[in-house]
Amino acid sequence: MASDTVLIQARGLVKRFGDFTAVDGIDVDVRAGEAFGFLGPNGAGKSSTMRMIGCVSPPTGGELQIMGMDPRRDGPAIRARLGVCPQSDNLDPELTVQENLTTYARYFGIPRRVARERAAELLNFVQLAERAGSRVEPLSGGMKRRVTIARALVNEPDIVLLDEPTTGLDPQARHLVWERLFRLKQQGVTLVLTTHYMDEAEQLCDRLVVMDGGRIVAEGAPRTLIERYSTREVVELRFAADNQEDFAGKLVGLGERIEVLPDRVLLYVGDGDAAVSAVHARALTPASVLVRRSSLEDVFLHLTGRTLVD
Ligand SMILES: Nc1ncnc2c1ncn2[C@@H]1O[C@H](COP(=O)(O)OP(=O)(O)OP(=O)(O)O)[C@@H](O)[C@H]1O
Repeated sequence: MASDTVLIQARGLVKRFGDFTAVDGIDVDVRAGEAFGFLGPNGAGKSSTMRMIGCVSPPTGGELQIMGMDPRRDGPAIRARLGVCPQSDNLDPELTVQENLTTYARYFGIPRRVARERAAELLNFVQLAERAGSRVEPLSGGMKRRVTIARALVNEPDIVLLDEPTTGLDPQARHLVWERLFRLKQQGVTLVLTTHYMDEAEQLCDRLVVMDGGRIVAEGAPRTLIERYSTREVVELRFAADNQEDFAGKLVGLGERIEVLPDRVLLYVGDGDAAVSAVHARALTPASVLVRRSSLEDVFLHLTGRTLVD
């Protein structure tokens, strides 16, 4: 359960690389016990933000406080209380699964016996107990990701940072990782994650920010954002033609908003079935019709004019 205690506070946070501004003055509050998401397309500045929070990349400007400490001054003390799951797995391929955890535990000064016990518990938690003695190298991508998550928990962190925890995994592996993250959240661990999977963000995150071009373009609970920036339902229409734009013109007046994508037209409405009847009443014959609930993808499209999935 989220409390009012703010664990991460950023004000006007900036990250520049030379002349290029990757993070352009963002304000963020992450509260204890919540799952907080940074959402956005590639290059939005999510990883750069995470790396500043993880105290591996110093802010260029603005204020950042983590558990009341300043990353510029208190990096080691902050890192001791963080668990980090970076975008690409950086496990030691030469070591076994268990050794990856126990070796990592040594950086935190955790006694050997405690480290072994904890490694066993955590491998159980990520459902890899039977692979404890295997070398990391032959494991599947999903298994490696779960080992990385287990390793991030070895120091019993107050905050776990996960940069794209499910990117590159097949749907089943993704589901397994996501399900474990739900468990962690239920245990009261504060999760901060980046993703461009809108469905996952919608289910897991208590609150999130949508980033684009280094800025925050919206902030709130997933449902609130959807209610604020979209309609209840969306009708997706595909027309058998190269140019969907021609058809979009014929839909004017049928919805609150129309978005034209290269391969389909989205009609934003309160009642999808009624809108489909109205489309047919105009003697339009789309090749396919899909009625669905609005999602964060629609919020993103509305705010940025672009889809999130490349
Ligand atoms: N070390 C660096 N030097 C120069 N430019 C960088 C560096 N790191 C990131 N950038 C640039 O900053 C921008 C934001 O990158 P960042 O990795 O934070 O985005 P992101 O939202 O995490 O996207 P992705 O999902 O691709 O990681 C990008 O244009 C990237 O090329």
